[in-house]
Amino acid sequence: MDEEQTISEQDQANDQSESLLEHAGQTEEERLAKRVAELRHQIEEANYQYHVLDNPTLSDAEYDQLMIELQRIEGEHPELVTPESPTQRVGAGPLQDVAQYSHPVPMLSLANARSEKELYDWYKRAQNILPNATFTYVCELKIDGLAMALTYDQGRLTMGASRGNGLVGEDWTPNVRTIRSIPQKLHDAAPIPEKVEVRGEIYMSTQSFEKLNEQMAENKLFANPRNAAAGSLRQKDPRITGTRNLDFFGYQIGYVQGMRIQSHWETLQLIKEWGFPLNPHVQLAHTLEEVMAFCNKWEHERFNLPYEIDGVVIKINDLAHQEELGVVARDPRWAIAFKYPPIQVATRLLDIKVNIGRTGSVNPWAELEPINIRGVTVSRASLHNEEDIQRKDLRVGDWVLVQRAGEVIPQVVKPVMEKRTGSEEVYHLPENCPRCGTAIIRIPDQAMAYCPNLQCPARNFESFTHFVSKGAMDMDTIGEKTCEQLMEAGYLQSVSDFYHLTRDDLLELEGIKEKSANNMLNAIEASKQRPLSRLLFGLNIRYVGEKTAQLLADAFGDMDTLMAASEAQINEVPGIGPKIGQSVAQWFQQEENQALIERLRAAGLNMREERKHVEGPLTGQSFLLTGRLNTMTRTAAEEAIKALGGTIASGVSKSLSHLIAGEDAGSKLAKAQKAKVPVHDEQWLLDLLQQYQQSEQAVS
Ligand SMILES: NC(=O)c1ccc[n+]([C@@H]2O[C@H](COP(=O)([O-])OP(=O)(O)OC[C@H]3O[C@@H](n4cnc5c(N)ncnc54)[C@H](O)[C@@H]3O)[C@@H](O)[C@H]2O)c1
Ligand SMILES: [Zn+2]
Repeated sequence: MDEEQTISEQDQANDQSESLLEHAGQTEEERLAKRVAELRHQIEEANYQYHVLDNPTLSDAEYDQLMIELQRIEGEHPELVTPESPTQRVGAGPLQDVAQYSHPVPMLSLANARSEKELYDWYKRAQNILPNATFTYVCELKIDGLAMALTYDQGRLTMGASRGNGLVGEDWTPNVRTIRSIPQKLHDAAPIPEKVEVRGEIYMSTQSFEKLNEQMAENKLFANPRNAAAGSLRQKDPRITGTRNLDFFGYQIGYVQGMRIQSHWETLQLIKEWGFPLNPHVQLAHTLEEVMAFCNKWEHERFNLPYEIDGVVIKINDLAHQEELGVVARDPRWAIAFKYPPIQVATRLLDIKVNIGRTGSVNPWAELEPINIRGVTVSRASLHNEEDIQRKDLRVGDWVLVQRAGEVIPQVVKPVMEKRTGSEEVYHLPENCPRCGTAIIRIPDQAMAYCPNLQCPARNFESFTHFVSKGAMDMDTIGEKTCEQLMEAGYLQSVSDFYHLTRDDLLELEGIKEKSANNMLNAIEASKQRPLSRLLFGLNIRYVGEKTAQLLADAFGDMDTLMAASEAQINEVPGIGPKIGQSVAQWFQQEENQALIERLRAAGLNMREERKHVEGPLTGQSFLLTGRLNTMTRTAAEEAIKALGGTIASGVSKSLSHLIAGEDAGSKLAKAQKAKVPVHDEQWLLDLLQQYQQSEQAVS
């Protein structure tokens, strides 16, 4: 893996997760509301990276910690819960460009238990709701892959959809058809229903995962088999999916027409008889002790499995019980995931080194005595920043505990104090950039250190490869090697230099022929059309990840408006915290950066964002405002409607959903009355907006 890049990204994400809230003068409520907003932003960004881009920037343990904190605060302050909170929703929305599929029955997530006590608490809650019920349980391995809903009409596969945000997923039918263990036609060992949706997990075996990573480019490695499975399924070209050795286990029926099923156990037998692979290690349990024994057994035996599991799923067997227990937020009450702790192994911390990230961040990493953790040899680990090293009291020469929580990038947890001899050395970050020699700077209140030299070769290399990467300007034919060659040849000092490269410049580079030179020039040309959000993401502005770039582009619409915005205006954008706002405003204040934008503009780059349609409670409804409003401007009213998913019509037509008539409304009102369009007054609109905005206001 391109560890340098991944580590620097991880640091950024981590850096964002620091509490920004130690401002004096805030009330406790303000502080909490702010923290909640911040946690949601971080979790959503992580969800997007993980579920949409298949490229996690946090470790699962870090992610889970953010989620647990948010759940805890919301649990203690139910008034802060909103329907949009990630605690109420599954995963992330669907990938753009891919057909969406609305799930007839939502695809839920699972609540977690991390100890015997939490498992018992889950049982207690269910028993309290159904005091007279005697439960039996089905125990299943929790395969680490991605959930799929497969629809069969008259026994034939007609739809394969991913979970997405639980309500809307992505239609991957052609790709799903390439997976050999998924039947195109149901076997008739059991009666074939008119229509049925079978759910299960698409996964990649550990062996296929390792083979795949051997073939992948250094910077395109998959973090774990789950990401590899998701990334392999979600390919534009289904033939690529077909080469990836994906596999499937069925474990649920979403819905079925014309058939009665009594228990989950019966479901599993049906799934098997219809020809789906059923995981052989399912077990029926009659007591919680039996459930616990199953969990304990697999905590150790899981390493002998040919695929990765991250826990056990326990489901209450009787479907009538399931129905009565129902769903809370995004989790069914009748099921729970018992999650295993990450695996920790001790090894020696040989040295601490640093690399320079794309925004100049100085990222320390641990050089470890190579050790095998679950079949993967580990010799490096991320260390985030100097403060983190000191807080954990890690010293060079220490024995340390290293953990892999499903990711390839391991973490150093803590030193093994009992093994300390006294010869270990306390670590300090170097005073100067190891690559360009510039004095490293620290920004007060920030844990991170930076090489401030905008010409630092290490920093430049990272920033160039980032600029051309898929999520940014997407010049897919220009890779790391070409960036390196271009830098060496002196052609690349700034990202704007990409736009002045000529065919002759490229042909000078070793190994580049006419055809690849043309491909590169085409990719550079095509990149000029990318929307503002991608350009902002590509510019290497500290703390501006993909999601933040999107928020900025959506809020300001074009580069000039963003550049003219004050720090306070940037801070007002929902989802953007003060630290990000400050970083963005400062970036645009720097003359070098203003000059860069002008060079990019002169090269013909697009600097606008087409406003995308927002999904919300008013989606599908069109509004037209006429006359004078008393409590707000028309623009503000229109923005509020759009923010809730509604659209603003340009004139009266039969398809208009609502006309809002203010004072002295004229011809439009008459026209609307004639076309029998519903007409409302300002108060009606205010009530409507207020009804949907209330939950938002609780946090802002
Ligand atoms: N590292 C990150 O940045 C990041 C971001 C988002 C999520 N995550 C990880 O993902 C987890 C949350 O993801 P989630 O919402 O998919 O929940 P989950 O993965 O904990 O549980 C739900 C999923 O389990 C799967 N599953 C496997 N076997 C199953 C079985 N037998 N029966 C039913 N379901 C089965 C299904 O795909 C289902 O959707 C977090 O705990 C975190 O570890 C990490
Ligand atoms: Zn430097």
